[in-house]
Amino acid sequence: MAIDLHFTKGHGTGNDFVLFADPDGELELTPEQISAICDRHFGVGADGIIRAVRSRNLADGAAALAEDPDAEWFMDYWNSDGTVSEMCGNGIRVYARFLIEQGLLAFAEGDSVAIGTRGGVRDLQRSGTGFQVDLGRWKLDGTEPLVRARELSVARPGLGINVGNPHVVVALADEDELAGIDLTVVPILEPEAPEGANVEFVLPHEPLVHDGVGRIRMRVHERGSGETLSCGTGAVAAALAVRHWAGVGAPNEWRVDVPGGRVGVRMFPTEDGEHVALSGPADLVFDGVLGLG
Ligand SMILES: N[C@@H](CCC[C@H](N)C(=O)O)C(=O)O
Repeated sequence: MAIDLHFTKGHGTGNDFVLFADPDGELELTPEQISAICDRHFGVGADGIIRAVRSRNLADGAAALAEDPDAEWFMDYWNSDGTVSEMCGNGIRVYARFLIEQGLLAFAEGDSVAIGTRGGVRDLQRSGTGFQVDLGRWKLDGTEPLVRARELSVARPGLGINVGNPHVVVALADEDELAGIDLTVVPILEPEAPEGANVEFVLPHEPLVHDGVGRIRMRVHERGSGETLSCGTGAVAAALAVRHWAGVGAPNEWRVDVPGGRVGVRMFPTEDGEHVALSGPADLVFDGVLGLG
């Protein structure tokens, strides 16, 4: 049966998504439809797709509601190759903006809103013109794979970090390396990450810390999407890795510059251990209708 898919295109620092509302969970796209919609030549073009579905109407939503009964909405996130991910840091801010615009979520200044994801329930707050999301507890995943990327002279040690989804962070030596790596080709990890990984290549600003804020630049190759202009969870992993390498006295506030703009990262203590939060813009660009055969 042919259907019309009413969608909105949005982005967070250039990490772009096709979003659509399916509150009752009636429209599950196939991986083939997802990659066709995300195709930049033959489709709308996007790094991923986000379906807005009520947690109670999705199998994966049960765990979210068990964790927090207030998590009415679930972010059903798909990479552009049709694979799912547990979490998307830029996507969840754009998702909040989309729910508000659609009249599906009331979100007053000062409110905290719980959103279900496959990586757990995440709390959002408004922050300036954008949003801040608490990504919860993070962890070093215990891996330090060697990373090879095209145009990077030698393999470099990476640091595995999980912030709901898996990342490997690699430190670069200089501007030429940052500009020169070819991320049209998937970086090779040795040993391979069993679930795959998003790989961030980072370079500190000079000086690293200014006015108590750590400052880094980053490019990323995303699992399931290729090189993107930004990755929110990747920025968080990169800031955590650089703080880890910098050692005692390194700051808990970070500014991460990505090809598509700038996001903020903040680490803070809570009763259940250290949490990490991401802040940044969320923009909706246009609406459209797609005929799905
Ligand atoms: N761009 C996202 C991350 C999207 C998911 C990622 N590609 C994965 O497979 O884990 C972000 O902003 O965090």
